[in-house]
Amino acid sequence: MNAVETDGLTKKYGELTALDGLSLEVEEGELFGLLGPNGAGKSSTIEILTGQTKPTSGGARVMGVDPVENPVEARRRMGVLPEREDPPSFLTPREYFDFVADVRGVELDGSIDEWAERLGFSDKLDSISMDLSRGQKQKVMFAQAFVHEPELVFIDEPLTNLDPVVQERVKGFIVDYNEKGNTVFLSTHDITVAEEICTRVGIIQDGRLVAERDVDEVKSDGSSLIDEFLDEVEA
Ligand SMILES: Nc1ncnc2c1ncn2[C@@H]1O[C@H](COP(=O)(O)OP(=O)(O)OP(=O)(O)O)[C@@H](O)[C@H]1O
Repeated sequence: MNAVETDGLTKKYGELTALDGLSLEVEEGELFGLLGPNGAGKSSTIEILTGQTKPTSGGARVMGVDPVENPVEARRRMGVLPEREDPPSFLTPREYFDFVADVRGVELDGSIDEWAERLGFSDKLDSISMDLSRGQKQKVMFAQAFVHEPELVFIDEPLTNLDPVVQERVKGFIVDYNEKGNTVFLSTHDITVAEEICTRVGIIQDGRLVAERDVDEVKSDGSSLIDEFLDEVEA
Protein backbone atom coordinates (compact mmCIF):
# COMPACT_ATOMS: atom_id res chain seq x y z
CA MET A 1 0.00 0.00 0.00
CA ASN A 2 1.08 3.56 -0.55
CA ALA A 3 1.59 5.42 2.70
CA VAL A 4 1.05 8.75 0.95
CA GLU A 5 -0.67 9.66 -2.31
CA THR A 6 -1.53 13.02 -3.77
CA ASP A 7 -3.44 13.57 -6.97
CA GLY A 8 -3.26 16.94 -8.72
CA LEU A 9 -2.98 18.93 -5.50
CA THR A 10 -3.38 22.64 -6.01
CA LYS A 11 -3.16 25.25 -3.28
CA LYS A 12 -3.77 28.92 -3.88
CA TYR A 13 -3.30 31.71 -1.37
CA GLY A 14 -5.21 34.53 -3.04
CA GLU A 15 -3.46 35.20 -6.34
CA LEU A 16 -0.43 33.08 -5.43
CA THR A 17 -0.31 29.45 -6.57
CA ALA A 18 1.76 27.55 -3.97
CA LEU A 19 0.94 24.05 -5.33
CA ASP A 20 0.20 23.54 -8.99
CA GLY A 21 -1.16 20.03 -9.61
CA LEU A 22 1.24 18.06 -7.42
CA SER A 23 0.96 14.28 -7.78
CA LEU A 24 3.23 11.94 -5.86
CA GLU A 25 3.26 8.52 -4.22
CA VAL A 26 5.29 7.27 -1.28
CA GLU A 27 5.31 3.58 -0.50
CA GLU A 28 5.17 2.18 3.01
CA GLY A 29 8.67 1.80 4.42
CA GLU A 30 10.30 4.59 2.42
CA LEU A 31 12.34 7.44 3.86
CA PHE A 32 11.11 9.98 1.36
CA GLY A 33 12.54 13.48 1.07
CA LEU A 34 10.60 16.31 -0.53
CA LEU A 35 13.42 18.49 -1.70
CA GLY A 36 13.12 22.00 -3.05
CA PRO A 37 14.18 25.63 -2.76
CA ASN A 38 12.56 28.17 -0.43
CA GLY A 39 8.94 28.77 -1.31
CA ALA A 40 8.67 25.69 -3.56
CA GLY A 41 5.60 24.37 -1.71
CA LYS A 42 7.07 21.78 0.70
CA SER A 43 5.31 23.03 3.83
CA SER A 44 2.05 23.56 1.96
CA THR A 45 2.18 19.91 0.86
CA ILE A 46 2.82 18.66 4.40
CA GLU A 47 0.13 20.93 5.82
CA ILE A 48 -2.45 19.40 3.47
CA LEU A 49 -1.27 15.82 4.11
CA THR A 50 -1.51 16.35 7.86
CA GLY A 51 -4.97 17.92 7.74
CA GLN A 52 -3.80 21.40 8.79
CA THR A 53 -5.08 23.08 5.65
CA LYS A 54 -7.31 22.18 2.72
CA PRO A 55 -6.21 22.12 -0.92
CA THR A 56 -7.91 24.40 -3.42
CA SER A 57 -8.37 21.30 -5.60
CA GLY A 58 -7.01 17.78 -5.93
CA GLY A 59 -6.95 14.93 -3.46
CA ALA A 60 -4.71 13.15 -0.98
CA ARG A 61 -4.60 9.94 1.06
CA VAL A 62 -2.38 9.03 4.00
CA MET A 63 -2.40 5.39 5.15
CA GLY A 64 -5.60 5.03 3.13
CA VAL A 65 -7.37 7.95 4.86
CA ASP A 66 -8.36 11.24 3.24
CA PRO A 67 -6.76 13.95 5.42
CA VAL A 68 -9.09 16.59 4.03
CA GLU A 69 -12.31 14.71 4.80
CA ASN A 70 -11.09 12.92 7.94
CA PRO A 71 -8.27 14.98 9.47
CA VAL A 72 -8.75 13.57 12.98
CA GLU A 73 -8.63 9.95 11.79
CA ALA A 74 -5.62 10.71 9.58
CA ARG A 75 -3.78 12.45 12.43
CA ARG A 76 -4.27 9.39 14.65
CA ARG A 77 -2.16 7.34 12.23
CA MET A 78 0.75 9.76 11.96
CA GLY A 79 3.28 11.83 13.82
CA VAL A 80 3.91 15.39 12.70
CA LEU A 81 6.74 17.84 13.22
CA PRO A 82 5.41 21.07 11.71
CA GLU A 83 7.89 23.68 10.52
CA ARG A 84 6.27 26.60 12.26
CA GLU A 85 4.99 25.42 15.62
CA ASP A 86 6.20 25.59 19.19
CA PRO A 87 5.21 23.73 22.35
CA PRO A 88 2.44 25.63 24.21
CA SER A 89 4.08 28.60 25.98
CA PHE A 90 2.59 28.05 29.43
CA LEU A 91 3.19 24.30 29.68
CA THR A 92 6.49 22.73 30.61
CA PRO A 93 7.82 20.14 28.12
CA ARG A 94 6.88 17.39 30.62
CA GLU A 95 3.30 18.69 30.85
CA TYR A 96 3.14 18.97 27.07
CA PHE A 97 4.30 15.37 26.59
CA ASP A 98 1.69 14.20 29.15
CA PHE A 99 -0.94 16.06 27.12
CA VAL A 100 0.26 14.59 23.80
CA ALA A 101 0.38 11.06 25.29
CA ASP A 102 -3.12 11.49 26.64
CA VAL A 103 -4.48 12.63 23.27
CA ARG A 104 -2.67 9.75 21.54
CA GLY A 105 -3.85 7.26 24.16
CA VAL A 106 -0.39 5.98 25.14
CA GLU A 107 1.54 5.54 28.40
CA LEU A 108 4.89 7.29 28.52
CA ASP A 109 6.64 4.99 31.03
CA GLY A 110 9.73 7.17 31.42
CA SER A 111 10.24 7.58 27.67
CA ILE A 112 10.14 11.35 28.11
CA ASP A 113 13.28 11.26 30.23
CA GLU A 114 14.92 9.08 27.54
CA TRP A 115 13.94 11.55 24.81
CA ALA A 116 15.20 14.49 26.86
CA GLU A 117 18.47 12.67 27.48
CA ARG A 118 18.85 11.69 23.80
CA LEU A 119 18.27 15.21 22.51
CA GLY A 120 19.86 17.06 25.43
CA PHE A 121 17.03 18.97 27.09
CA SER A 122 16.79 17.12 30.42
CA ASP A 123 17.52 20.33 32.31
CA LYS A 124 14.54 22.02 30.62
CA LEU A 125 11.89 19.33 31.12
CA ASP A 126 10.28 21.28 33.96
CA SER A 127 10.87 24.82 32.68
CA ILE A 128 8.03 26.80 31.19
CA SER A 129 8.24 26.35 27.40
CA MET A 130 8.19 30.06 26.58
CA ASP A 131 11.61 30.31 28.25
CA LEU A 132 13.20 27.68 25.99
CA SER A 133 15.56 28.63 23.17
CA ARG A 134 14.51 28.16 19.53
CA GLY A 135 16.52 24.94 19.25
CA GLN A 136 15.25 23.58 22.58
CA LYS A 137 11.65 24.15 21.46
CA GLN A 138 12.44 22.32 18.24
CA LYS A 139 13.82 19.34 20.14
CA VAL A 140 10.59 19.13 22.16
CA MET A 141 8.52 19.32 18.97
CA PHE A 142 10.66 16.62 17.33
CA ALA A 143 10.16 14.24 20.27
CA GLN A 144 6.38 14.79 20.41
CA ALA A 145 6.05 13.57 16.81
CA PHE A 146 7.32 10.13 17.85
CA VAL A 147 5.83 9.51 21.32
CA HIS A 148 3.06 7.21 20.06
CA GLU A 149 5.46 5.41 17.67
CA PRO A 150 3.43 6.14 14.52
CA GLU A 151 3.93 4.08 11.36
CA LEU A 152 4.10 7.30 9.35
CA VAL A 153 5.86 10.51 10.38
CA PHE A 154 5.93 13.87 8.60
CA ILE A 155 8.88 16.03 9.52
CA ASP A 156 9.17 19.49 8.04
CA GLU A 157 12.78 20.79 8.04
CA PRO A 158 13.87 18.65 11.01
CA LEU A 159 17.36 20.07 11.50
CA THR A 160 16.88 23.85 11.38
CA ASN A 161 18.10 25.49 14.63
CA LEU A 162 19.76 22.34 15.97
CA ASP A 163 23.43 22.26 16.86
CA PRO A 164 25.68 19.86 14.88
CA VAL A 165 25.83 17.19 17.60
CA VAL A 166 22.05 17.04 17.92
CA GLN A 167 21.69 17.12 14.12
CA GLU A 168 23.73 13.92 13.92
CA ARG A 169 21.60 12.27 16.63
CA VAL A 170 18.37 13.33 14.95
CA LYS A 171 19.51 12.02 11.54
CA GLY A 172 20.57 8.72 13.15
CA PHE A 173 17.24 8.45 14.93
CA ILE A 174 15.27 9.09 11.70
CA VAL A 175 17.25 6.41 9.83
CA ASP A 176 16.80 3.86 12.66
CA TYR A 177 13.10 4.65 12.87
CA ASN A 178 12.73 4.04 9.13
CA GLU A 179 14.77 0.82 9.29
CA LYS A 180 12.27 -0.55 11.83
CA GLY A 181 9.74 -0.50 8.96
CA ASN A 182 8.13 2.90 9.51
CA THR A 183 7.55 5.43 6.74
CA VAL A 184 9.17 8.84 7.03
CA PHE A 185 8.21 11.81 4.85
CA LEU A 186 10.54 14.70 5.38
CA SER A 187 10.88 18.04 3.70
CA THR A 188 14.17 19.82 3.38
CA HIS A 189 16.03 22.31 1.25
CA ASP A 190 19.28 20.70 2.41
CA ILE A 191 20.44 18.41 -0.40
CA THR A 192 23.30 16.97 1.63
CA VAL A 193 20.90 15.78 4.33
CA ALA A 194 18.57 14.28 1.72
CA GLU A 195 21.46 12.46 0.06
CA GLU A 196 22.75 11.19 3.39
CA ILE A 197 19.55 9.75 4.85
CA CYS A 198 16.72 9.49 2.29
CA THR A 199 15.97 6.39 0.22
CA ARG A 200 14.14 8.42 -2.43
CA VAL A 201 13.60 12.09 -3.13
CA GLY A 202 11.05 14.12 -5.04
CA ILE A 203 12.20 17.50 -6.28
CA ILE A 204 9.57 20.22 -6.08
CA GLN A 205 9.75 23.62 -7.74
CA ASP A 206 7.03 26.26 -8.09
CA GLY A 207 4.50 23.81 -6.63
CA ARG A 208 5.19 21.06 -9.17
CA LEU A 209 7.07 17.79 -8.85
CA VAL A 210 9.85 18.18 -11.41
CA ALA A 211 11.80 14.95 -10.75
CA GLU A 212 12.00 11.84 -8.57
CA ARG A 213 15.21 9.99 -7.78
CA ASP A 214 16.19 6.78 -6.01
CA VAL A 215 19.12 7.94 -3.89
CA ASP A 216 21.11 4.68 -4.11
CA GLU A 217 20.73 4.72 -7.91
CA VAL A 218 22.05 8.28 -8.09
CA LYS A 219 25.05 7.26 -5.98
CA SER A 220 25.74 4.07 -7.92
CA ASP A 221 25.64 6.07 -11.19
CA GLY A 222 28.52 8.07 -9.74
CA SER A 223 26.31 11.16 -9.76
CA SER A 224 25.27 13.32 -6.84
CA LEU A 225 21.94 14.67 -5.80
CA ILE A 226 23.23 18.23 -5.92
CA ASP A 227 24.04 17.86 -9.66
CA GLU A 228 20.65 16.29 -10.32
CA PHE A 229 18.94 19.00 -8.30
CA LEU A 230 20.72 21.84 -10.06
CA ASP A 231 19.92 20.30 -13.46
CA GLU A 232 16.22 20.09 -12.62
CA VAL A 233 15.85 23.39 -10.81
CA GLU A 234 17.74 25.36 -13.47
CA ALA A 235 15.88 23.72 -16.33
N1 LIG B 1 -0.60 31.19 4.65
C1 LIG B 1 -0.07 31.67 3.53
N2 LIG B 1 -0.53 32.80 2.95
C2 LIG B 1 -0.03 33.28 1.81
N3 LIG B 1 1.00 32.71 1.14
C3 LIG B 1 1.52 31.59 1.67
C4 LIG B 1 1.02 31.01 2.88
N4 LIG B 1 1.75 29.88 3.15
C5 LIG B 1 2.64 29.78 2.15
N5 LIG B 1 2.51 30.78 1.27
C6 LIG B 1 3.29 30.98 0.03
O1 LIG B 1 3.22 29.77 -0.71
C7 LIG B 1 4.48 29.47 -1.32
C8 LIG B 1 4.95 28.10 -0.86
O2 LIG B 1 5.24 28.20 0.54
P1 LIG B 1 5.72 26.92 1.38
O3 LIG B 1 5.84 27.39 2.81
O4 LIG B 1 4.81 25.79 1.10
O5 LIG B 1 7.15 26.65 0.74
P2 LIG B 1 8.40 25.80 1.29
O6 LIG B 1 8.91 25.00 0.15
O7 LIG B 1 8.03 25.07 2.52
O8 LIG B 1 9.43 26.97 1.63
P3 LIG B 1 10.61 27.09 2.74
O9 LIG B 1 11.69 26.10 2.34
O10 LIG B 1 11.07 28.50 2.56
O11 LIG B 1 10.01 26.82 4.09
C9 LIG B 1 5.42 30.61 -0.94
O12 LIG B 1 5.44 31.54 -2.00
C10 LIG B 1 4.76 31.22 0.30
O13 LIG B 1 5.06 32.59 0.43
